[in-house]
Amino acid sequence: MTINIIDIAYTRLKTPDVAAATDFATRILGLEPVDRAVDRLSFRSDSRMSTMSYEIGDPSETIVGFELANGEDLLNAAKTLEALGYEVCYGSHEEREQRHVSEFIAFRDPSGGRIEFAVSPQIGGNGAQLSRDAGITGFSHVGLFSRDPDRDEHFWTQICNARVSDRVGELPLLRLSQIHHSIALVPADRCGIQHINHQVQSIDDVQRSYALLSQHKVPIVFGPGRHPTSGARFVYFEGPDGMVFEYSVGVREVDEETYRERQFGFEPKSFCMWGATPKIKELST
Ligand SMILES: O=C(O)c1cccc(O)c1O
Ligand SMILES: [Fe+2]
Repeated sequence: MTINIIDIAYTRLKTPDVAAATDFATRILGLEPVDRAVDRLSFRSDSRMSTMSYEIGDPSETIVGFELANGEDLLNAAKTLEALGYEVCYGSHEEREQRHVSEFIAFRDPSGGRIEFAVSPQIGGNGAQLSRDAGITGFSHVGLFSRDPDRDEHFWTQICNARVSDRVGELPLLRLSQIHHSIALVPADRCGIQHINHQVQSIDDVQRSYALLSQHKVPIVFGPGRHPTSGARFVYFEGPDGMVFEYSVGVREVDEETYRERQFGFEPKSFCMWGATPKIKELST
């Protein structure tokens, strides 16, 4: 039975320096801190109570959480994964509280990255109270490192319900809804999160953040530019422990009935139609 993912829900990051990462997530990225603790902190970027978090640990151990519709779908997902030989564990009470979800299961994707499927991410009555005027409207997609994009694409599109929107060389952009993509599979010799995308309200927010990031000497690793694939205008920058963050605006929505996947060449103009060149190893051609 196909695993029906509704949406991407959260990322959980680890860092040796929670204080520095918190400073970045609030003063630079602009997220709202929630559940402040000494060695652990959650953040929100939209109506959901936790869309990102930092805790003390090894930065290579990232987690991406996806939302499933209900407990029955979660149980079926666990059965499907176990039948395929995946090791599945259920989240404890404490872990569920940290994520603000009612239930979740955890397993490793075929490349070895930790993935969670969760039910009922809690919604806060008000939207996120951003820590600065970043214009963020919400957490939107991740890039996942993939040791074998063909194999991993099979997992996300055949075992789960993702659909290919576009491919840049061997890099597929996968959608879970009408939004052009929620997952990008980035060929690399490792696993886990390659980048975290937040949508912003307008191109002014992208430019304003570009200026602020430059003033704070945050490394800009791509852009400002425009993706021909999703149509989004973007800027990418580097956060703590080398994690890449992206702000973008204007990601296209696709019509499920009529949309056909497209193949782009693996070259700079497939990543940016304005002529910017990525300073990101895995996107360099
Ligand atoms: O938005 C996109 O199309 C896109 C393409 C390549 C890589 C990305 O991170 C993207 O967000
Ligand atoms: Fe992206």
